[in-house]
Amino acid sequence: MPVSTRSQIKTRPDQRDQEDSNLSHHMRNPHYGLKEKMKALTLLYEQQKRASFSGVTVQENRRMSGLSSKDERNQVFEDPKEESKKPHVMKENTMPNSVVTKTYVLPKPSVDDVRENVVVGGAEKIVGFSCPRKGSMSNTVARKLSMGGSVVPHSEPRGIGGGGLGIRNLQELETVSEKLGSKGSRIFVFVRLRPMGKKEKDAGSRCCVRIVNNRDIYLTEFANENDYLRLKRLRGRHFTFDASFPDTSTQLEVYSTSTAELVEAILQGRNGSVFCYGATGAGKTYTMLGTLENPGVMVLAIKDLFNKVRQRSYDGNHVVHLSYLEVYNETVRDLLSPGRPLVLREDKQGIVAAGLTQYRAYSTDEVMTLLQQGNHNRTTEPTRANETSSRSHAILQVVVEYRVRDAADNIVSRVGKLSLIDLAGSERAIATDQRTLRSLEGANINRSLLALSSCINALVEGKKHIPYRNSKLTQLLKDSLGGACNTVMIANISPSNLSFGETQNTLHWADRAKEIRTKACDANEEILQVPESEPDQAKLLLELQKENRELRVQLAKQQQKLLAVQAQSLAANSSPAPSSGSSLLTPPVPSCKAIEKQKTRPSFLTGNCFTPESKRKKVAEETVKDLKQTVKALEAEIERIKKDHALQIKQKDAFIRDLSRKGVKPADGVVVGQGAKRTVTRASLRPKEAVEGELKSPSHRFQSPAPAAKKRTFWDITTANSPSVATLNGRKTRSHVASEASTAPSMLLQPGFARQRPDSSKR
Ligand SMILES: Nc1ncnc2c1ncn2[C@@H]1O[C@H](COP(=O)(O)OP(=O)(O)OP(=O)(O)O)[C@@H](O)[C@H]1O
Repeated sequence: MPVSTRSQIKTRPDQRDQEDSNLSHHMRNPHYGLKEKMKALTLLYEQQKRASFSGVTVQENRRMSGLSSKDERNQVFEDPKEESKKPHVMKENTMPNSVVTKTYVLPKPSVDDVRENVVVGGAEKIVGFSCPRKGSMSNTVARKLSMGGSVVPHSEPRGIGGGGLGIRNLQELETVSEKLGSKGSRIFVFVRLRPMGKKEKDAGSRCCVRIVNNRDIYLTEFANENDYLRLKRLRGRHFTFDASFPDTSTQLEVYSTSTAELVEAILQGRNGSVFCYGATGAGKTYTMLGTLENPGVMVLAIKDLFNKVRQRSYDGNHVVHLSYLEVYNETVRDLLSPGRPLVLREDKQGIVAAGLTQYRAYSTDEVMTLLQQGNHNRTTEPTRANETSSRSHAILQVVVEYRVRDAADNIVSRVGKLSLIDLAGSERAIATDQRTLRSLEGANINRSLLALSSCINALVEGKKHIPYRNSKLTQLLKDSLGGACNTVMIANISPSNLSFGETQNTLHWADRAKEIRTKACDANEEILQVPESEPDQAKLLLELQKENRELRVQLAKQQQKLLAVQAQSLAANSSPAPSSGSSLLTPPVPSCKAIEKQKTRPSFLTGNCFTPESKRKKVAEETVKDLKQTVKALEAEIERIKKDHALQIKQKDAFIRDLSRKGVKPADGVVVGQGAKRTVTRASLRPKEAVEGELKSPSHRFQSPAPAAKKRTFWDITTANSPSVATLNGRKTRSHVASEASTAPSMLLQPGFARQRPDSSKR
């Protein structure tokens, strides 16, 4: 990534005059500075002595961090005892091997000076913890503190009305909240330097960052003394931000300077975002979450929010909702109820994660529990650079809704949304790990951060198309970067020269982010008018009654439909199973009567909204099973009948052959043997009704032939006046028609006679 950015700063003329006079004074008296220094040191020594007895009051500390007494009540401060234990020594960011390395002891400043957050010493202006008066830093000091790099005079801070959110004086602080969101704004950028880590110290690393005025940052590159080529190219770099926090700054100072105003704005219905950006191990998670002893911005913001809500809303008109998600390997996951990845959708409110759990929170403790639970679910892994490296971007979102009736009895609704974002660290693969999963995570982290930098570039350059869609992270940050939102970026950096590249990169992007202009952040306020006049109320009442009636009619219709469905399912369920012989011949079709009966009978399902699908399925399965059984039984019956018939035919054939051999004359109408001219088929011997009946219905078809015709005996066949023959003669059968010509009834009008086919073919 290109590295540039040296802020273009001009020295003000009045400043220049003052510096010139200082310079001339110094030139006249060479011991002037030394004497003044001695004086100041003596004074400071006494001050320190006094301070060590009395301790520094919490009030002073708070005032120094720019909080009003009103805010103090709302804030959750660290233990005052702990505060008082801290030495009243301002150690400026020490720089081994740098031109100047100093430790200043702060004199007890006058109240006015504390209010201005500037401590003015004698010859040298000794800068207190907080930001200095605008343009108060002299060039002399700047020159002395510069680290061999080019002399960069103090710059006029950019931002709303020429100032950022960095605390300069209380008056400014008071107006910041008014400024927030009034017109189009910009992203406010803060930088936090973390203390040197043990590992870094052990590795012999040197501090390459110096913070001046709590706003200017000087970055030095170190090189081997023998590396002449490199030494030539070494340059100091300078950046200016809204505020810069040295390694000694507390969590509370960071919170009150960067985020407290945003929390206030949320309660007024404005949106706000705070995100930490930086290399891996630079202190992002520490700043956002912190530890149990030193809670970070997220925790302090929630505590502060609930305190403020409690103070303002005695009637419980504030509703706080909370959600917590992470973007891990380009998937969005709910940290409060982990499950399947969430899908991002864009709607009227902006980008939302569909299905994200929104918890209604009633107290700080509850939120803390949720936050702990969420962090437990967050993906962290040890890497070479950081023992507990966050492998995902985490976003905590707090929505505060306020509803109240105003003087005119209208309902006023205000909704503010605060997003607190802990980004995963930008990293080099070698800095973390080269194992597959870690490097894949690293690649995804870098991809999303690259997408973020592309968006920053596009926004700064005022391009029409901003590539938010390049990653899930930028989609989620769309509102924060380019929407109507008060946005704060906290860039975290390491002091170690071993991380020089990462630090330079972070500062470069932080510097660029300062130039992003956000849309005007107006309060999300809605006023719902309630009709006051009586006629209006009467009209409303009538409308509601009408609507009520219509709904009742709809309900009745739905209930009727429901009853019908229930009755059908019950009828299907209770149809009898075909087990007996009679049922074998009757298919299990539910009768209409049964259905009617079911309808009138009170159903056990009444009151339920639906008949279970599984039940209907079960009934249908049972019916199919019964039918299959019926079919099987019928097939068996058919087989049996076939066998009977075949046996009878065999017997009769044998009998006829016997008779013909013995020379017995057959019955009338049928000529046996040589004289036989006509053939009568077996089918033609069946009575006509029986044949028709066979086709009438399946039940007839499968009826046993036994009851239809009495089983014939030998005598039935042989005797001409046998009842069966008579019956046959009395009817007009096909065989009968065929035998009309013959005078005598044939004995061959018997089933099975078709077997004589070979003879008949001779006709
Ligand atoms: N201001 C600070 N004061 C004291 N310790 C700090 C500070 N900032 C960071 N640390 C310590 O430095 C270590 C790394 O910090 P942290 O885990 O916050 O880094 P990170 O930027 O979140 O890294 P990653 O991106 O890998 O998650 C931690 O042990 C943390 O306690």
